[in-house]
Parts: sequence; C-alpha cells; structure tokens
Amino acid sequence: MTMPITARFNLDYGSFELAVDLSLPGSGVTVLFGPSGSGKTTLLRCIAGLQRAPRGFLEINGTIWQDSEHGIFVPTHKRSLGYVFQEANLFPHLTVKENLRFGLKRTGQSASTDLSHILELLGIDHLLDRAPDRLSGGERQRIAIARALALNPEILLMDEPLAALDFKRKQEILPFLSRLHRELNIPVLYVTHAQQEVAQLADHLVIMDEGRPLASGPLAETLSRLDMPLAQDRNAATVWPVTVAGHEAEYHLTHVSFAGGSISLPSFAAEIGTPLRLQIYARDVSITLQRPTETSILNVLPAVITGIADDEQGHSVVQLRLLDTDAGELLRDAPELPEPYVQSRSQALLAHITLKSAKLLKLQIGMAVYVQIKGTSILN
Ligand SMILES: Nc1ncnc2c1ncn2[C@@H]1O[C@H](COP(=O)(O)OP(=O)(O)OP(=O)(O)O)[C@@H](O)[C@H]1O
Repeated sequence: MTMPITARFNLDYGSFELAVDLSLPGSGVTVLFGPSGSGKTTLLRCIAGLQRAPRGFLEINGTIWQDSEHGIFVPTHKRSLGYVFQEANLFPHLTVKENLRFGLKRTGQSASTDLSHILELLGIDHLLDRAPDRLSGGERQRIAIARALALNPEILLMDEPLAALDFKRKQEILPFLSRLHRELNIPVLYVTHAQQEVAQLADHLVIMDEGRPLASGPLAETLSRLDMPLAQDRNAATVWPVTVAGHEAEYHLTHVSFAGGSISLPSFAAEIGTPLRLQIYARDVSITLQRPTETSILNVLPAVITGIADDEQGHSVVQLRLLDTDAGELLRDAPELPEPYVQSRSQALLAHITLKSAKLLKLQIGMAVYVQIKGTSILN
C-alpha cells in the first residue's frame, strides 16, 4: 500500500548511524517511540530539515522536501511545518497574544483562519493577555502548540512535548492533545518514550532502536507484536477504538462496542456514540478453553490464538484475535480454526499468563479459546 509520507534517511555521526526507510500515513498521529538515543529526535530533525542527511528522500502528501539524488533540499523555513520542542521557548517579554503573532510576522504569513478554533481547542483563549511567567508549564506548552498550528502547517512535528512537565501537568495537557488529535486534519509526528502517551495518542506506531525502525504499523497491531519488546513488558497492553453503546444504571455499568462485540465497564458519564480508546493490560486477560458459565467476570469473548512467546522466567505472552460471537458458537466442534479466522482483521489482544497454564491448557496457534477480561481503562 502506498502511504502519503515517505521518509528515507541515511546519516552517520560516527558513533551513531540513522538508517530509516519509512512509509507513514498522511493523517492522524504517528508516534516515534524508543529508548533514549535510538534516533527519534534525529529523525524528526531530518524531517524538519534542521539536520541534513547526506542521503535522503522525503515526501509529505505529494510535496518533495528532500531528494538527495536530484540535489533537492528545501530549507526548514520553506517547509510548511510546525515544530514543538520539549520546552515552550516563549518570548518572556511578550504576552501570549504577541508570542502567537510573532511567528506569523516573522514568516510573513497570515494567521490561520482557524486560529480561534485552535485557541478554543487548546483551552487558551482566556490567556491571551498573560505574560509567559504567569503561566503553568502545561499552559506554556499549549501556547507553543498553538503557535506552531497558527502557521497552518502541512505537518506538525512534536518532540517529547510533555517531557519537561511533572505528572500532574502531563495529565492536564493530555486531554487537549487528544482533542487536537480528533480535530486536526494534518499528520502529526510525535516523539516520546512514554508508553502512556503512545496508548493515548498514537494511531500509527514506529518503534525505533539504535537508529533503525524495528516496527511500523497501526497501533493495535504494533502493540501486540510478539517480536517487539513492548509485548513482553510488565505493562504490555493493547488499545482498541470503541464507542459508547449504552448505560445500565441499575448496575452502574457502561457498555462500549467495537467491531465484532461489546464489553461492560464501571459506569462513566459519556453520551451514546462517543468514540473512546480502551486500554486492556495483558496481565488482566486470562484464557479458558470452554465458555465459562459460572464466573464473576462479565467480559468473556471468543478469540483465536495467533501467536505465543515464552520467556525464560516462566511466563507466556499469548497473542489473540477476537472472533465475532457467531464464530464462537463454531468452536465446540472445531477447536482449531481455519486460516481465514486466524488472519481476520478483528481486534488484537495480548494475554500474559504463566508458562505452566499455557502448557496445561496445551495452547497453540490457531486454537479457539475464550478470553476473560478482568479490567480495562478508558483513556480519553
Ligand atoms: N549532532 C550530533 N553529532 C553527533 N552525534 C549526535 C548528534 N545529534 C545526536 N547525536 C547522537 O545520536 C544518537 C541519537 O540521538 P537522538 O537525540 O536522535 O536520540 P533520541 O532517541 O531522540 O533520544 P532521547 O529520547 O534521549 O531524546 C545519540 O547517540 C546522540 O548522542
């Protein structure tokens, strides 16, 4: 499949080499995730043109910004991009409004017609006359994001925009980023090494390691890849897009639906039809061979095993795909499902169980099982 963003860079710092060849979606949030020193910032700087890779090709939604074979390198100030750094870097002697105007004046651009919308989305319209030293860290960072968006860029690059904030400020700003994520129609490349930001914001995930992308793909697929370190992590989880389907006031439950099923959660206020992200930790998922009839766990779903990885410490990571309920009825006579089910595009899921349980249940790829989901969390 051709993707609207192509980024190929080779750059050698001597002790570090960046070698990427990525095709990325032209909308939504792509998170570049990886340990410190894996090359996330270097890649973002190559995309911005702040770092010139001797060999590189970069195309964003039909516009070529670099093609070293043909001697093309568009300088940063001619690239239609917004860049948000760890620190907001606002001018201390200017008010918020003047800070927002400054970038526009410098580039000679007129303000985006949507500036008032951006101010409202980021919840900063009441701060326009303030001086930066009278803002919280989270507010300053929201202004920096608005300043980047005011230029009406074709792409927004964000380099660990929450890294300099404490936990409380991060929690305060994440809902604004989630809102932006829903409403912006330009692609966002977002660098982080925080798993929570990945779960909350990513549509597409690139996992970087030692200057190379280890994996690049849709969030749920990439989170559940058994060959990636994230699946083995103690906090391994998958994230599903879900929609609020109804409330059951008597039992204080809210039901959310997704392609092929629904599950119940402790009740929360949200209108029916609201789209949300549901995070399911692998440690909260258990597996049974028969549909349990007497269990306190409400959420029991039919699934098929698509992969198993054992570690040396007595754990098994089981990768599953949900089946729709009808397929569940098939299972009684067909403990191993045919190939089309195994490859179906339904929700992926991870379960962390003990190696002993995996052996006792004789789990294997292609086997039809039931998953019991003990707990979930809503992310936005
Ligand atoms: N201008 C430079 N010259 C030489 N080496 C550099 C230069 N810039 C970065 N590096 C090295 O390149 C490697 C990748 O750095 P980079 O900042 O891209 O990693 P990162 O994944 O963003 O890390 P972090 O999460 O800590 O910000 C590091 O080893 C770094 O020391």
